[in-house]
Amino acid sequence: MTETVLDVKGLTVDIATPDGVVHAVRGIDLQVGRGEILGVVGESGCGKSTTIKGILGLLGPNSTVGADHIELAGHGDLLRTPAKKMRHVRGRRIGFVAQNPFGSLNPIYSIERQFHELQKAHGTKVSKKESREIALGMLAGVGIVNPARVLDGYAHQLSGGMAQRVVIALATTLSPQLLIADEPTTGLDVTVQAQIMDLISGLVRSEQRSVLLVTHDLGVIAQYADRVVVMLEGKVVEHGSVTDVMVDPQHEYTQKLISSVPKREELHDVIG
Ligand SMILES: Nc1ncnc2c1ncn2[C@@H]1O[C@H](COP(=O)(O)OP(=O)(O)OP(=O)(O)O)[C@@H](O)[C@H]1O
Repeated sequence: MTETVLDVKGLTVDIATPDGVVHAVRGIDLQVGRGEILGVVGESGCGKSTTIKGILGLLGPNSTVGADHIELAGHGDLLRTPAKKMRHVRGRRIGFVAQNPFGSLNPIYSIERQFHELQKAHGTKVSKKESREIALGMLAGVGIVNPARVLDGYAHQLSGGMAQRVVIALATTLSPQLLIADEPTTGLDVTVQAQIMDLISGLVRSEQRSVLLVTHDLGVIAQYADRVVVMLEGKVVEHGSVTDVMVDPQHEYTQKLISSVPKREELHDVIG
């Protein structure tokens, strides 16, 4: 791997519930290198979302996050970063793309205002005019053909795919070195899914950004990720290059995951 952008060592998350403590994440390690996509795969409930929320400092007060470190290159240990500073890390250093784009967009602000508010929140001194110019460029960059019209509109006027493009544009406006994407294509049409993943991988290849991609879809991992981490019950059970893990899975759970893909031969087609 090239230079490490994110190095997570020994991450644990305990969640207090009325029925006792849930050990949602049980000591996981992962690294994301510059210019690569690290896929995190596993079945529902294995702790994927909790892992990334723990990294991003987005868990509620009933959760306890522990780790040896969550080191972000050029910044330091996220675990030891105060909550107020974490707000600046999110957006400026790490862009976050969630599963439901409409949950990320503000329904009552125009799209243009959301770009402007983002700049303001991070203390970037840009006029409304400059912010609009930047936003137009960002929207054009994510393949929106009529950016001015989208900027003047509201989230509810967008299709799911368009909304996710806008979220990706917002998430990358401040040039974060790392993008964390949690099931970014779930709920979108299959053709739109491919367009969104092409867009994300294009950002990685053309701009040397890094992506931590959470998905339950092995097909997406096979096609887009460079390396993969397989999670089961809050732990990493296997990790390696996508080719190695897909072609010669070592852990019984990974073998089961691969054999449950309906069109398994296509996995091998995409990884070559
Ligand atoms: N707020 C919470 N209260 C109680 N338990 C929780 C909470 N959040 C997560 N959990 C539990 O932690 C474990 C991991 O959940 P998590 O959502 O991280 O899994 P996931 O792999 O992202 O699943 P999915 O693919 O369905 O989103 C599960 O057992 C879940 O029930």
